[in-house]
Amino acid sequence: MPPDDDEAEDQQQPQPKGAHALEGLVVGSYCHDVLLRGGRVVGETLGGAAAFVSNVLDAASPPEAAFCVVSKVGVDFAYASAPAPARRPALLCPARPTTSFHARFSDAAASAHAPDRQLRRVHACDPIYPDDLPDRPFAYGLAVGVAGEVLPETLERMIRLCRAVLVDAQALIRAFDAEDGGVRHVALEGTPYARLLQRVAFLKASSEEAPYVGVETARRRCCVIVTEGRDGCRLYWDGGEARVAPFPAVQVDPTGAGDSYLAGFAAGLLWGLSATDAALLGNFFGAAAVSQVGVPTFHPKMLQAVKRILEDKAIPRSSPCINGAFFTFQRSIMHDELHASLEEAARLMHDQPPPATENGDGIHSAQEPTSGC
Ligand SMILES: Nc1ncnc2c1ncn2[C@@H]1O[C@H](COP(=O)(O)OP(=O)(O)OP(=O)(O)O)[C@@H](O)[C@H]1O
Ligand SMILES: O[C@H]1[C@H](O)[C@@H](O)[C@H](O)[C@@H](O)[C@H]1O
Repeated sequence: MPPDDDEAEDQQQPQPKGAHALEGLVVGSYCHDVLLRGGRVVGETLGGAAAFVSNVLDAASPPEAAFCVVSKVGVDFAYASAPAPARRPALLCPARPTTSFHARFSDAAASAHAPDRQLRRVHACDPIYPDDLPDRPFAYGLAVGVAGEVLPETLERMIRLCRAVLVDAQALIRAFDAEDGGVRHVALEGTPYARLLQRVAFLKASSEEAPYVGVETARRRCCVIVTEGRDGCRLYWDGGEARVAPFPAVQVDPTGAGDSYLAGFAAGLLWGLSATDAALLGNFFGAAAVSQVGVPTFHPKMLQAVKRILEDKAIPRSSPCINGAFFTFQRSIMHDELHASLEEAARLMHDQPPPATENGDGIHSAQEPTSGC
């Protein structure tokens, strides 16, 4: 879609030369997630944004859009032998354990915006340093740390390497209790990341994180997306905002909804959708994530249907949405139709049992991960 001079919502992005047309750089670690309910372990799953994001980018990106993951794990990493989404190798840190979280769920029914779990970081692998990133340009970057591993200088390097950077606020505003690893949030404005916001394209926060991001200030620097659980999401940019409707889901595990949302959203941009239309794809994959424990498996028929819809609805990908200078934020005239078609596709998820995989159903035997991207 050509940039429209009259639209205040369009925004300039840095443009390193020579980036592969649609190659992405995902920065954030894999982790081990232990799910607890009533003091009992009810699941041990592959986690970390690297896993959830890879899963959705693999599933939903246009065929020509490659991506590379920079993630760190210890020798104890339990999923190295698993198929996608852990098949992208991580950098091995022999001296550190793999990052791990305990997620404690309450039995009480949570409201759409209430915290649905208490998170504790049990182990933390090494941070990801600027030198860990490949020294080449990328069309887009996703800064998706879960345990403080994306350092300010690493985000700055991503901004230099990538034409457009999308950031998950959880990578920037999490603080960890020195004694028990309990996760709390700090105000973004007081962090070294704040000065980088104006060079970021999209910042995604959950409704729990939004007060710490300061939406009204942040939206003047970049487009802010607030995800609202089963209520879908809202986009705020300088001069406009939009609400994007959710997709129905029976939630069994909320873990990874935000990661899956962000990857779906990025895939939507790659297909040439406006930000508000791309948010539909975010909501779609967020809903899919909460419907399964751990990293979700997508039914091939559902994915085929989604790709067909995107091929049909997306504008030609030579458009400068993610790989050029401008983003278009407004919903398109086919927004409601796109929602209806995706809702139809979502039903195929339940058409027949999804194929068996090793994902998300327990910790697998440890194998040594290899080098990075
Ligand atoms: N129960 C649900 N029903 C339908 N869609 C959901 C549900 N929960 C989440 N989603 C989708 O996933 C998106 C992200 O969810 P949410 O706002 O809970 O993120 P989050 O708190 O960052 O998730 P997490 O930290 O667990 O990864 C929502 O915007 C919505 O599109
Ligand atoms: O695996 C999950 C997931 O990546 C979530 O997005 C993050 O909030 C959790 O910390 C992590 O344990």
